[in-house]
Amino acid sequence: MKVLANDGISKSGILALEKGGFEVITTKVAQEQVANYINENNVSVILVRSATKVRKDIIDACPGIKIIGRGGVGMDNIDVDYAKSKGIHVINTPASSSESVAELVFAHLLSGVRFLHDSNRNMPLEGDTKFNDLKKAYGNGTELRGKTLGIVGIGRIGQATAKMALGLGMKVIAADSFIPSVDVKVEFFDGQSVTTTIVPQSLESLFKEADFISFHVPAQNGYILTEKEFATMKDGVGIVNCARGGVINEVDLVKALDSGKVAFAGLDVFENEPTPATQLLMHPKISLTPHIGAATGEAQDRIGTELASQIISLLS
Ligand SMILES: O=C(O)[C@H](O)COP(=O)(O)O
Repeated sequence: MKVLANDGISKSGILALEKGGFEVITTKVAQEQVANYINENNVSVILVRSATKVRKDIIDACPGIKIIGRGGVGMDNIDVDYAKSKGIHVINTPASSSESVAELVFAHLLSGVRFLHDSNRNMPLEGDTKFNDLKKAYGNGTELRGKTLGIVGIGRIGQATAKMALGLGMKVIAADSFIPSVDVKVEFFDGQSVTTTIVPQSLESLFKEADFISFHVPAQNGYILTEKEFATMKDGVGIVNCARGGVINEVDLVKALDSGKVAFAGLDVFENEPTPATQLLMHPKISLTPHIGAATGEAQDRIGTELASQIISLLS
């Protein structure tokens, strides 16, 4: 049987699938050609990340598809319920990338509080002539230790983020509509561990109390963060979004950054992917990454092998 991994798959995933008797195709087929390609090549399994959309049109056009696999967490690019109604298995790998996303959150937070993103833009341009001016401009950093991190969505990725925050000596608060309480265990190399219970509170109180806010929620139908919510936050709050574009109203975010209400933002995801708004890309207070939360060798290895084992157990 043939597997089309249209947004790529790790070498370990390919090897595991081949060992299970599958042929893996890693050709990148253009979105509008996917259905034809699947039919012409008798593909049984289509694997995607966030780039390729598997909507009703492809599902209807490809009766030979047995599994749609998402290498990662968010299924917003797949018509999951419709596929299931047609008897197609829809799988993903919800646990594989939590640590990688959480680490990226801290890359943005640390960049934000010490201006790394802006310093990296300006040092190559002016670092030789204006070193001391730049030293002054970036010389009023903030420590994360002792500050309050508000985590919106305390599922797997939220918990991995909480663990790292606790390890850094931060206070962690959370808001979550579904999870009443979580025990977050921070384990150290010497075998010791500390468990902290986090009881989610209202979003409104989180916005008021947090020094930094990080989002870990699925794709939303409306914004969670607009002008109205920014107004309730502490002055100088830092915002990180490594979840989904559309969680934050980007126009309101830029206004809040320009007014100083928000000190910095770290964005991995955008309302318009793959063409984020220019005012975000050019903003000196925004640390930017191009949707790479899960893009580490370790996470992609786990994702590939997990997809392979699910496919083998479903189709063998
Ligand atoms: O939902 C996810 O798993 C992340 O957004 C990662 O997306 P990617 O696989 O396109 O990197």
